[in-house]
Amino acid sequence: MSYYVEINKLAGNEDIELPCRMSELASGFDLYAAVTEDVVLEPGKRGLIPTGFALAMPAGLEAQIRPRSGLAYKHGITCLNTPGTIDADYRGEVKVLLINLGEEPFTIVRNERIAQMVFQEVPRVELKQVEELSETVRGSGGFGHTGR
Ligand SMILES: O=c1ccn([C@H]2C[C@H](O)[C@@H](COP(=O)(O)OP(=O)(O)OP(=O)(O)O)O2)c(=O)[nH]1
Ligand SMILES: [Mg+2]
Repeated sequence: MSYYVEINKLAGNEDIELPCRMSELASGFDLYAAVTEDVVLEPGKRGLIPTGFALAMPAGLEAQIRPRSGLAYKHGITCLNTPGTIDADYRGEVKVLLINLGEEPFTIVRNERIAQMVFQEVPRVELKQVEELSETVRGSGGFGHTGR
C-alpha cells in the first residue's frame, strides 16, 4: 500500500531537513534535530528533542519513532519510550524522547539525525467484553514457561 502523509514545517525551522529515507528501501525516515542551540545529554539523562514538523496521516496509520542503531551502538543514545507512538490525529510537533545510556555526555546539534520514523498500518479494533475466553494449549503460560 502507499499513502500520502501531509507534513508541515513549523515556523522557524525552514533550515531543518525534512524527514528523509537514506536509501531507496529504508523502512524509516531519519529525523533531524530542530534544537535552537546545542543540547548536551549527560549520562543517564533524557531530553525531549523537537523535530520542527507536524504531520497529518490518514486514518489507519501511525508513525513509530525508533532509535538509530549507530547512535545506540556508538554512544548509548536511544529513545526512552521506543517505539514512540504518533497518533494519526496528532497535529502537534513530533518530538523525540532521547536518553543517554552511555558513559559520556552526548551533544545534539541542530540538523543532526537523531532517530527514525516508521509508518505502520493500525487495524481498527473494537474490544468486546465476554465472560469466558476461548481455550488454547498455551493457556495462561507465559514469561518463559517454555524454558529459557
Ligand atoms: O515519541 C513520541 C511520542 C508521542 N509523541 C506525541 C504524538 C502522540 O500522538 C502524542 C501522545 O503520545 P502518547 O499517547 O504516547 O503519550 P501519552 O502519555 O498517552 O499522552 P496523551 O495523553 O497525550 O495521549 O505525543 C511524540 O511527539 N513523540
Ligand atoms: Mg496516549
